[in-house]
Parts: sequence; structure tokens; C-alpha cells
Amino acid sequence: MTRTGLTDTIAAIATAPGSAGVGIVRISGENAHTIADQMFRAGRKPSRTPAGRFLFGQMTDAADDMIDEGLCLVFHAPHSYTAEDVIEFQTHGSPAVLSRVLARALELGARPARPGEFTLRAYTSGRLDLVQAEAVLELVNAGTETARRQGTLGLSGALGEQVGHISTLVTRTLAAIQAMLDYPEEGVPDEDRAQPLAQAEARLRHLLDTARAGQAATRGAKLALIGKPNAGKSSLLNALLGYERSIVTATPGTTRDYLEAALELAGVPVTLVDTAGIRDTADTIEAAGVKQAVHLAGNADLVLVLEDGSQAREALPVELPEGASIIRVQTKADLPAAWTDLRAIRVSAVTGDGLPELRAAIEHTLLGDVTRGEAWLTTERQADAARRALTHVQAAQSLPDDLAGYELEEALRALAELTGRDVQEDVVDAVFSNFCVGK
Ligand SMILES: Nc1nc2c(c(=O)[nH]1)N(C=O)[C@@H](CNc1ccc(C(=O)N[C@@H](CCC(=O)O)C(=O)O)cc1)CN2
Ligand SMILES: Nc1nc2c(ncn2[C@@H]2O[C@H](COP(=O)(O)OP(=O)(O)OP(=O)(O)O)[C@@H](O)[C@H]2O)c(=O)[nH]1
Ligand SMILES: [Mg+2]
Repeated sequence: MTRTGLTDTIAAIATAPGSAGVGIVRISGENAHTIADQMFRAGRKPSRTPAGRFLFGQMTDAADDMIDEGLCLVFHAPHSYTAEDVIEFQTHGSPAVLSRVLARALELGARPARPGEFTLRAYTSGRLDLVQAEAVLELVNAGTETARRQGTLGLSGALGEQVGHISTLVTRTLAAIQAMLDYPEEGVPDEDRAQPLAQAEARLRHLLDTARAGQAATRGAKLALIGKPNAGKSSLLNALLGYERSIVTATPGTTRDYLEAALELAGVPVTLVDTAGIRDTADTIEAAGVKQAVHLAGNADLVLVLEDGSQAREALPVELPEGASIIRVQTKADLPAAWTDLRAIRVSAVTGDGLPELRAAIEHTLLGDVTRGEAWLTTERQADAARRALTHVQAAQSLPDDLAGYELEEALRALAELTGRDVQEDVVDAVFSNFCVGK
């Protein structure tokens, strides 16, 4: 790689700001070992320590006074996180100690690492692909169990493998088409072209489903409860939460302002939004609440449309946002039903009947046919590349051979971008700019 400044030696505090039991200063690059030799006093020199060993000793300053007592881990290129020579000082974890140890390394010629620069070096050296680097970021930031699991799956290379399968299918078709163009008299059986492409398309579609799930899992999802006054929205919100968050009364128009509550469903952080019952009203306060409810439905990832199952059905006096994901809920299932609609899930907030079915439907809408054990696309960058690959694969299927070949080459390029094998420098910079210093 010809990126500037990649062989110089970088240093940073790798542990979180603040006090902790232990803190780590990490140094990577060609001078890492000589810097360590000058600032670590122990039985032997770090540069002469075999791979996989650590030394116990003292970090020292320019006057050879002790800064702290601690451990020095020695990694030899290419067997390290960055694939360069790496030194780690594990110190007592106070900001005072860590900043002095870092300052000493800088004094001896290291420069401060930029955000994500250690992982950038792992990527540049080929030890990690871009998807794996993004997975490292996910693991560092993982706030939920799902995010953690997806981080490990991404890091394991499972996603890269999936993308590799798709590339193979496209490459195989491209080869068949090229043979056809070169030796038209031989002819290429149609299934050599159509089948792999159909498979590639199906796999890409599935990957894009995982992207939706991934986004839901990392960003969370907003779920609005909408319906006429007294439909049972606040009661259902409370039933889903398992505690009394929202006020419930027999008076229609009880909920006026909207109200949010957090809940985790299938590993997805969900924000439930209770809203004012929608009806035409002369009350200005209530009317404002109704307007807000319609607006909230438009911004939600999923809208639960509630209708009182014990009362005659009546259309809502507003249009629901087009294209929004909707689940229809027939409430008050413990009372005699006044109507039937097979598309609606019957639920009782009083007895809890239908709640498991409703939860399952919500999970299915949020996650699709995606399973939790498979690797998902977890960033918008990945999803964008997969979307472009899909567009080209689709286009190729309805074009004559010479033009189809061009589309397939474009598809392969998009797939290579996905894993980071063929990617613009600004895209790489954008990925690593999200990291913290020391990672
Ligand atoms: N102290 C410490 N803990 C850490 C890290 C670290 O850099 N330092 N990591 C980082 O952020 C993560 C672990 N990731 C790592 C990945 C590869 C190598 C490494 O040295 N790989 C070599 C040698 C492997 C071996 O000896 O078997 C290699 O791949 O060749 C180190 C850490 C999490 N925990
Ligand atoms: N039997 C029965 N009654 C219910 C059920 N859910 C709600 N109710 C009753 O229906 C009435 C209205 O319930 P809410 O949950 O306040 O309805 P809402 O849709 O939030 O109403 P607004 O806030 O006025 O828009 C209350 O008297 C509830 O006790 C249910 O599952 N079964
Ligand atoms: Mg209410």
C-alpha cells in the first residue's frame, strides 16, 4: 500500500478515558521495539523478547525515573493486531500514568495515532477486510447482545464468505457469457447463465433483508400505536411493557400527548410510542394530539393499527402513510367479537391472549426471514454496495450477452467494494473516521 505515513510509528492510549484497574498504551510501527527498549526496564530488552511473551518491569522517563510498574507485551511483525511490530504497556489505569507513558513514547519518536489507525493498519496489511474492520467497530460500540453477536460474526469472516459465494456465481456466469461470445457456434446452455444469476439474485435479496434487520438491531426501531379513542392503545402498550406506563381510562380521548417507552424485542431495541386516539374533534388540545399521532405514524418503522374488536368497525378519518409497515390488531379479544378480519391479530390486554402472536409478528416485520445465527450486513456502506450489486445482476438477466457481461463486471466491482477489496480511499477514510483513538 502506498498510503502515506503507514510505516511510521504510532502510539495511543487504548483503554477508555478515566481511572481503571489497568490501562494500556499501544505502540505500532517500525520503531515500536526500539522505543520500548529505551523506556522499559526489565530482565531483558523488549526487542529481544520472543513473540507471545511479556515482560514485567518499569516504564521510565527521560531521566530514567520510574513512571509506573507494569507489563510490556511484545508482538513481532507480522504477528500482531496491526501486522507491524507492536508493543503494549499495561499500566496501573490512571489518566496520570497513561498520559506520562504515552508522552514518553511520543518523545522517543512515535506520533499520536489517528482515530481507528491501528485497525486501519490491520486492514491495509490485509489482515482484516473492510467488513471485519467494521465488525471491530461494532464490537467496540456493542450496546446489545445482538450487536455483539453480529460483531463476532462479521469478524469471523462469515459475511465475507457469503459475498464470496455470490461473486463466484456471477463470475461463473460471466465466464459462460464470454465463452459464448468467443465461440458462438458452441452455444452456452441457458441454464449456465440463468441459474447462477437467479441464485445470486436470491442471495443478494436475502443479504439486503439482513441489512434491514441489522439496522433495526443497531439503531433500534420505532413502533407507533395508532387507532381511534378507546381502541385500547395505552392498554396494549402497558401489556407489552409488563408495567403500567400509560394512563388507561374508559373515557375516550384519555391519551392526549404522545408517550414513549423502551422495550427489547428479539434483540432489537424498540421504542413504543403511545399516541392520542384519532378522531375529528373540536377540542384544540386533542386536535393537536391527533395531528401529532398521524405524524408519528409517518415516522415510525412499524405502525400497529388498533381497532376495538368488540365494537362495529369504522374507518379511521385519516390516511395512513403509504409504504409503511403495518400490523393490524383487533383489540379486546376477551369480549365477543363484533367483526372478523383474518389479517388482524386478535389480542386482549386484559388476559394477555394473542400477545405472543403479536410479538412474533412484530419480530418478523422487523427482522424478516433473517435468522439470528447468520451474518448480517450491518452498515449503510455495506447495504449500498449490495444494493448496487443487485441492480446489476437484475439488469444482466434481461440483456443480450455483450451488455449483460458489462453489468456483471459492475456487479463484481460492487461486491469487491462490499468486502473492501476494491474501494475508494475516501470510503475507507469514512469507515475509520468513526473509530476512537487507540483502536
Ligand atoms: N491487550 C489487548 N487485548 C486485545 C486486543 C489488543 O490489541 N490488545 N485486541 C485488538 O484490538 C483484540 C484482540 N485482537 C487481536 C487480534 C490479533 C492479534 C495478534 O497478535 N495476531 C497475530 C498473532 C496471533 C497468534 O499469536 O496466534 C497474528 O494474527 O498473526 C492480537 C489481538 C481484543 N483484545
Ligand atoms: N375488556 C377489555 N377492555 C379493554 C382492553 N383493552 C382496553 N380496554 C378498555 O378500553 C378502554 C380504553 O382503553 P385505553 O387503553 O385507554 O384506550 P386508548 O386507545 O389508549 O384510548 P385513548 O387514549 O382515549 O385514545 C378502557 O376502559 C380499558 O380498560 C381489553 O383487552 N379488554
Ligand atoms: Mg390512550
